[in-house]
Amino acid sequence: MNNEQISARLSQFRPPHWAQDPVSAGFVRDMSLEQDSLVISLVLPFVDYRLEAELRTLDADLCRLSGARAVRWQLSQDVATLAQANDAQAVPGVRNIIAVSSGKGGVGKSTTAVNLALALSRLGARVGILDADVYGPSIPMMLGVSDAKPESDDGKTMAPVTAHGIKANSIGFLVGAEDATVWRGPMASKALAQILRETRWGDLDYLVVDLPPGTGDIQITIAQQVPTTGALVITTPQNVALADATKGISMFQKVNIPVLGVVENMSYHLCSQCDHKEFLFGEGGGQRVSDEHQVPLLGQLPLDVRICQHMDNGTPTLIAEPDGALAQGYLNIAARVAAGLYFSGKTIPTRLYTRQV
Ligand SMILES: Nc1ncnc2c1ncn2[C@@H]1O[C@H](COP(=O)(O)OP(=O)(O)OP(=O)(O)O)[C@@H](O)[C@H]1O
Repeated sequence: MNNEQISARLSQFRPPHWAQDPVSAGFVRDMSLEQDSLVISLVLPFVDYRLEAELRTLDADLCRLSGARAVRWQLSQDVATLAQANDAQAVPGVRNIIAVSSGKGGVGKSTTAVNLALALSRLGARVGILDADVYGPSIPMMLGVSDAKPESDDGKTMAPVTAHGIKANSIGFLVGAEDATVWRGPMASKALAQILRETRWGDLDYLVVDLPPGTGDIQITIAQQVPTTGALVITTPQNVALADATKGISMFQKVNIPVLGVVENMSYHLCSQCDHKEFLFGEGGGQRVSDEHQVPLLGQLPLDVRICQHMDNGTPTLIAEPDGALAQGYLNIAARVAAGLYFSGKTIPTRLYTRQV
């Protein structure tokens, strides 16, 4: 078997959301011939979607080059810890923190944050979500655990609530959704920092933080108090929302938090009768904002009444229709976020960074 030829063929493989091929990125751990199979093991430092199906497109070439009759792909992942963007103290056990923001309320930020967290979990990551939206903590309701309470057995730390396989904590669990909305400024951000640090998250690959909507002081304070790795901006295609999304991108850039990209929510409506795509709020806005600020457009999600119903029922789309087209949209975004975080970041030693004290 000629390893060089196989490596050369493998290094021509690069999914569009990867910045490097698997050989030069160092993902290939082993290649060997076992009986008449070529066994290739890859260890990925982020989670991905449909990777095996994409790799299978190489099988015929690899068989020809190696003389094997089949290729056996052994794929595993060990999510890398990436340097955070600020000097906030690390959260024990937590490798990476993704802040989800929107310049404007009601654009579907929490819906996207919850489905993104569930998509990352479905792709094999250990995931948590922190509801930092003090103005309207909706995550307990969206995860179907409104009545849950994080337990504390030592009076100092609390166990997060587990729902649909992810760990969650929210100001809404602790004070009730109505009471949280009267919190303002320093009081809210102080309480959040406390919740972040007093929750026993355990080992997490990704913690998704759902920020309050807007681009004011409270968002900046929270983003800086949290050891954020990167941020996402959720927008709708309306001009007002896009103008606010621009403000959101600038806000993160000012405090040196990398913007992983923009997600356009409620981009279009797909007619359930005839499959006609209707751009209710205009077309191409998210792309324009991305181009202007040179950040990726990570995906476009349709306006679909099922998304709303799933959230209201406490069984988000990723759970209610795990294999449907809507879930695939979120899974694609999750893969882009995970790869984007990795390729734009700097890997640091996990054991040192996340050690539990
Ligand atoms: N793509 C979508 N299709 C249909 N309904 C949606 C979609 N995205 C969100 N929604 C619905 O829109 C409403 C607002 O969504 P959500 O609470 O996620 O917005 P938000 O931006 O987090 O709002 P807030 O300003 O409260 O933080 C919810 O009822 C949600 O179910």
